Amino acid sequence: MSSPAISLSYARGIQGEVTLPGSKSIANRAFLLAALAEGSTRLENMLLSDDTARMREALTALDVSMESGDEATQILVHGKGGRFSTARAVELFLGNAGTAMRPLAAVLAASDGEFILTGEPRMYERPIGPQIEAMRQIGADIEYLAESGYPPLRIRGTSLYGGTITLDGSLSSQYVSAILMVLPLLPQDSQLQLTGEVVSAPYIHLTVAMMRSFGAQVEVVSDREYRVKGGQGYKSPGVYWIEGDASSASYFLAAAAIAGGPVTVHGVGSASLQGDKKFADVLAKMGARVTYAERSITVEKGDALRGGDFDLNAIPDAAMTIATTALFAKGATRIRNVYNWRLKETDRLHAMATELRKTGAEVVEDADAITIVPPATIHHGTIETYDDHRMAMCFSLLAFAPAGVTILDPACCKKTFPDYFQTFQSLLT
Ligand SMILES: O=C(O)C1=C[C@@H](OP(=O)(O)O)[C@@H](O)[C@H](O)C1
Ligand SMILES: C=C(OP(=O)(O)O)C(=O)O
Repeated sequence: MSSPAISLSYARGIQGEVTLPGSKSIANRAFLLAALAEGSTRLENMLLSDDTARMREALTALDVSMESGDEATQILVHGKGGRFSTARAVELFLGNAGTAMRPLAAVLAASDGEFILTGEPRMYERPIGPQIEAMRQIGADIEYLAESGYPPLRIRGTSLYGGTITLDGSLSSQYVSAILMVLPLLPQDSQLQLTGEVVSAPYIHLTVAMMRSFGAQVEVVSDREYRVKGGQGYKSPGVYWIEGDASSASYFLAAAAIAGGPVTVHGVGSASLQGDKKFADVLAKMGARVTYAERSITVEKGDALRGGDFDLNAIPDAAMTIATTALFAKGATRIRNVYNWRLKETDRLHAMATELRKTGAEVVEDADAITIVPPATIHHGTIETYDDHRMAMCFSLLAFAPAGVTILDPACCKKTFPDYFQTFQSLLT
């Protein structure tokens, strides 16, 4: 069922400070690595959202014990000290969380038991074939329960042998991250070789950094070759702090660039592991004034915003925010090399083009790119969100257009940021 629409009327400015909710990407990796580790880990600044709830429920069903601390965002995870093991078949519903489906498919293939991985209908349209093909090279027993190459999956856990794995990294970096995370659990050494143009590369670097924080060594031979020793397992770091979500930061930073600011986001900065911190560099190229500190970023309006031609393959999530920011810039903006937008919560290239046109913008949708020519005056639009949190959050920037905006089903942002609209509206002036 969809939530009531929200209408944002014209706001002249935005100003203030935002403490960001935890990063979805880091939170779900931290949950999984803590669950596999030897010892207990206190996760701090945990994101409480749909995607992390799906991972937490799955781990609980796998007999991982967890307790919330004094604050709901503190969770103590008692690690299993190795692979999961269940006597009965376990069915796990993973919603539309790519960061749960892909890593769990990898780790469960090396666990002991039988597992059925299900999700929302859209999850069954998001490919996982390249990951499964790669895992079959080392002995994984994984069956597609509906269409070949897509979830739902039946996994019969077994001892994977390690060795050389070849993986096509051109559709999703999540396949690479998922396979990397299972390798320290295998008895033998492994070598992962990537083929195709590797997309969303910073998420792979994030995975490697987090594996190291949980005590596993990974040798990065090149951007296409990784070596991992077998039999290492993971060790708890004791406490692990989850950075603020850099993709969630993008909406506030773009708003400041459009409407004045200054806005400071706390929880992400120059020291962050997340690639999406570089979103602010794109805003700077468009004319905004950006200041980085180690754990915060401040943006304010600089020169009038101007469009540009950007390859945003490395930051596909924050890239969506550039598409709506482009409506406020002078000249055209082209966002390139984002083919895999089509494989996410919705076909984002098509959804974005369709909804941007409602504002009067001239939009060209290519196979892997979008070009946006802003209208002289941005029209009011009633924006469909396609059950895609980022569609809802991106289009909130139209609060700075004189006619405002109406956003349908805004609650879909609970996938990663349940109180986004309250936070956003509290900063408007
Ligand atoms: O590994 C991750 O945490 C993610 C990787 C990216 O996906 P792709 O690698 O499929 O682009 C990103 O879009 C997603 O939101 C989170
Ligand atoms: C692509 C996204 O999600 P997922 O982790 O499900 O791939 C996203 O959050 O923009």
